[in-house]
Amino acid sequence: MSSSSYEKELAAAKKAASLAARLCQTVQKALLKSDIQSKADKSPVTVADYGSQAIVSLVLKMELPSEKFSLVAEEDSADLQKDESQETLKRITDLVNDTFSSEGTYSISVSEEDVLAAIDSGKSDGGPHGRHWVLDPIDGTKGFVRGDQYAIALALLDEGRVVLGVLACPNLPFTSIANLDGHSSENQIGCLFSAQTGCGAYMQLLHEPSAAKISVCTTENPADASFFESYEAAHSLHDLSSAIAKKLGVQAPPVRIDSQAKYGALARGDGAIYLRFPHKGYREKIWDHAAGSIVVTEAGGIATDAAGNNLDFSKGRYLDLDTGIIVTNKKLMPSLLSAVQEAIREQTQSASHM
Ligand SMILES: Nc1ncnc2c1ncn2[C@@H]1O[C@H](COP(=O)(O)O)[C@@H](O)[C@H]1OP(=O)(O)O
Ligand SMILES: [Mg+2]
Ligand SMILES: [Mg+2]
Ligand SMILES: [Mg+2]
Repeated sequence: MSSSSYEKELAAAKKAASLAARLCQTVQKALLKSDIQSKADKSPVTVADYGSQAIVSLVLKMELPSEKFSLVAEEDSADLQKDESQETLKRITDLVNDTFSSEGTYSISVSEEDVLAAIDSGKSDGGPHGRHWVLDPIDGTKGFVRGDQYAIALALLDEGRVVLGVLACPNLPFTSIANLDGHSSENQIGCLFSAQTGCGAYMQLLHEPSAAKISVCTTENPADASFFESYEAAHSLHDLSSAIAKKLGVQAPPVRIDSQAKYGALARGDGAIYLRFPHKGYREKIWDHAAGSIVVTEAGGIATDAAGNNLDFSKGRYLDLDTGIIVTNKKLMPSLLSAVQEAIREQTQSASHM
């Protein structure tokens, strides 16, 4: 395996995610109720989701002009094309231009049409062949709106495998959040995680150049382990996680934070386990796990579904998986997997006896 083959792409991804993070930080600071639109699925979509997606798409194209560009991204411009969205589109375009000019690397000015086109270049279906960028422009929208954790998550698939990933987490403290529920009095806030296949995982302060290698917590003893889960109970079954933690012998209460910041925090050892069990019928999307999973695996961890299968990013926009996603270090995985399967069996049995 050539370890330097994605160097250029990784550098471009870090630039793109950092610049998108600037835009998101600007918006989160100024967040007003009127920034939230309702999408068909009722999830709040802000000007920042669109702005972030446009910036990442524009930066990747400028940085890698000779590469064929395919992007699988969460948002599309359908709602923005509507008459009532004129004002929103203008605000997004201004935000994108203000972000470019305040950062200073690119002296460009984009039009509303450029913004729509940049957003809609994210309509690729991905799949097992060729290279595809995978983007969640704001992961953890609920956290973003609340003023809590969120991430800009960008990864590259090559022949169906994740080969690099970047997670910008603008509100994540630079030092451990173990036992802090995502908050801290620390004044250094904002992390950029990055990983390239075969080369390890790194973290740096967002907007600062020097990166340090990170690794997962290697405890084998569940009593010393703490676990992450969604802040939102609607996103993951908290009861099931607590049953699993109890079976394993985990003592600490769950650390609940939004977004793929959980993968970043786990990759640097703030906690040892991440449990995610969406409600029945929810289908996981590749942009919600691609970047996070390579950051964790390059830091020495593993991410699988509840049956122990590796996550397969080659099937298109969705992940096709059994029941849930579990992430931990290699030593804890076997006992975690048994606890997960036992807890799921018991839950199914008790449901069938009701
Ligand atoms: N009902 C749901 N169940 C599970 N995940 C969801 C649900 N609705 C949205 N999500 C997505 O889950 C991810 C965040 O979950 P969490 O913060 O709990 O880890 C986000 O990608 C969010 O989308 P989005 O990117 O639009 O925020
Ligand atoms: Mg969303
Ligand atoms: Mg998401
Ligand atoms: Mg999102």
